[in-house]
Amino acid sequence: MRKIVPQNPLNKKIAVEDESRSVAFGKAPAPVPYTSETNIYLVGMRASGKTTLGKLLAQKLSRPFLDTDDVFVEQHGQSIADFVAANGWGAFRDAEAEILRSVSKSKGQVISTGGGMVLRQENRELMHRSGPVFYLYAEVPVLVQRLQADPLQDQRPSLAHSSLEDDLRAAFAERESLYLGVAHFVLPAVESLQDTLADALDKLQLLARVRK
Ligand SMILES: Nc1ncnc2c1ncn2[C@@H]1O[C@H](COP(=O)(O)OP(=O)(O)O)[C@@H](O)[C@H]1O
Ligand SMILES: O=C(O)C1=C[C@@H](OP(=O)(O)O)[C@@H](O)[C@H](O)C1
Ligand SMILES: [Mg+2]
Repeated sequence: MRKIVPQNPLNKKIAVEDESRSVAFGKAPAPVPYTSETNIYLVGMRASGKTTLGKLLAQKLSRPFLDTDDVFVEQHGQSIADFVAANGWGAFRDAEAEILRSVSKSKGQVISTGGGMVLRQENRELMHRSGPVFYLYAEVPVLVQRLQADPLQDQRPSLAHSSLEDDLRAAFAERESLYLGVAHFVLPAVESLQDTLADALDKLQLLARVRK
C-alpha cells in the first residue's frame, strides 16, 4: 500500500492519496460503483474550472457533457444575473436544485455544477450517492485573477454585493467544508488543464479497477 504523506495545502484536512499527482481522497466515503453509466460531478468555487475541465473530461471519455448553469439559461430564457436581480438568490437555488434532480436521472454524463450547488444538503446527498464527485480546489487569489480576466458577469452576479475578492472570500469560508465533505476526490485546480485532466482520468481508472 502507498504511504500516506500529506504534502499540499489540503493536508491539514485530508490524507493525500497519491503524492506524485497530489490528488486526494476527500473525507467522504467511497463513491457508488463506477461504470460507463455512472454520472461524474464537478464541484468547486466560481472560476475553479468546472465548466472547462468538464468539457475536456467528457470529450476524453466520450460521454455527454452538461453544465447546470447552461441548463438554467436554456430553461429560463434569461441570464442568471437577470434572474437573480428579479427573483433573488433563493429562487435561483431552488431552480438549480430542481435542475440537478432532473439531470441526474440521465446516466453516464459529466456534470459541471454551478459554484453554489453544494449549499443545499439535498444536492450534496444526491451527487454523493449517484457518482464520483471531484472538487476543483483553488485559493481565492487565483480565482480573483481568473474572474478579473474573464468575469462572465451575466453568469456570475455578485453574491453579496461586495468587492470581487470579499465576495469570493466569504463564499469560500462558507463553502470550503461543504466541498470537502461532498467530494470523493480533490483536484488542485491550479495545475495546467492537461495535468488536472490526467489526474481526474487516473482517479476514474482507479474506480473502474476497484469495481472488478
Ligand atoms: N487550470 C486552469 N488554468 C488556468 N485557467 C483556467 C484553468 N481552468 C479554468 N481556467 C480559466 O478560468 C476561467 C473560469 O473557468 P470555468 O471553467 O468557467 O470555471 P467554473 O465553471 O468553475 O466557474 C476561464 O477563463 C477558464 O479558461
Ligand atoms: O458561486 C456561485 O454561487 C455561482 C456560480 C456560478 O457558476 P460557476 O461556478 O460555473 O461560475 C453560477 O452558478 C451562479 O452565478 C452562482
Ligand atoms: Mg461553470
